[in-house]
Amino acid sequence: MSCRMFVEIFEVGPRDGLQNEPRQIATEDKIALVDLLSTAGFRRIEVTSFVPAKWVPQMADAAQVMAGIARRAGTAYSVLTPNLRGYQAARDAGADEVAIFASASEGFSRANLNATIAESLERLAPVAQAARADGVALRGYVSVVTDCPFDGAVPPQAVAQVVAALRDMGCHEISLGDTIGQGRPETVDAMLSAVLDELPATALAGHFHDTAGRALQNVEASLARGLRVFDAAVGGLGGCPYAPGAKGNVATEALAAHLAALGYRTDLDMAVIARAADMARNLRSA
Ligand SMILES: CC(=O)SCCNC(=O)CCNC(=O)[C@H](O)C(C)(C)COP(=O)(O)OP(=O)(O)OC[C@H]1O[C@@H](n2cnc3c(N)ncnc32)[C@H](O)[C@@H]1OP(=O)(O)O
Ligand SMILES: CC(=O)CC(=O)O
Repeated sequence: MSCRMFVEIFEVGPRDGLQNEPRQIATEDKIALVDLLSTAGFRRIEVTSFVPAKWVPQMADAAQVMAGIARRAGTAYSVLTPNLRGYQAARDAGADEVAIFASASEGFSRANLNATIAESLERLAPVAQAARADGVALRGYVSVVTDCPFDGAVPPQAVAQVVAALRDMGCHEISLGDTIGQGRPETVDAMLSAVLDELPATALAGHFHDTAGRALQNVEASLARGLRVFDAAVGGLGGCPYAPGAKGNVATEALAAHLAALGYRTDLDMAVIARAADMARNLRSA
């Protein structure tokens, strides 16, 4: 066992990576991608989302994907849930972890969730309550933590307020999303400075899209603040249907290599990751 410090890469490719693909990807291809990723050694994989098909058509087969995957001991299978109906479907599908998501800006909240921030938090409260009652692990996301495609620069304090609300609902971890990939190490650092007043780094994750090519720099800024969990998507897949211009998540293979160069271990099988990245890219271009 290496004595290098461990950093978890939370694989979001099957959900965040694929959700924006215009061509409907076959359910069996999604299952094959998750099954391959399961052999790479991830502690957690975000498989799909239980959202209305009219909002995100690519995720319409969430229940079938969850039913079809071969679960591996040691990997938890996580899904995104926007409301109680989505949570109930996720629970019925046997999700190990559910993620609720809110926005730090009103403009993105309206576009992505059809609600104000306050309304969206009100809608998420019963989801959190149900997850706690059922003993299902609850993750939180805050989107647009530095820049919003509608409202511009996002004040760090606005992010901290939503983080505090999700913490109070019982999220064991909150992932901070640079949804449109416009964050810079300085803006990420300022945002983290405010957020860390509410939650320790051990309960935070970084979620950086690579639109402007700064995702790895933003990961480094977050490592310096103590974060040790980062979301990534094999092949750099991704984008958000409700964030104009948003590109893919930082690529899992690039992040793992970068972390290794910085002296961290991820315990992932890089040969499998390379195959999964190829598979993901082929799904996109097929
Ligand atoms: C940054 C990111 O990448 S975040 C992930 C990407 N973005 C998303 O997934 C979008 C998430 N947003 C949403 O899911 C939606 O905005 C919601 C559900 C939160 C709110 O949308 P609204 O249209 O206001 O919800 P509303 O409750 O009116 O339901 C709309 C329809 O969806 C159905 N519906 C609601 N929730 C769900 C669900 N979880 N699963 C399936 N269908 C659902 C309703 O029955 C209704 O159906 P109808 O039109 O046939 O009557
Ligand atoms: C929910 C997410 O996918 C996070 C983000 O990019 O805002």
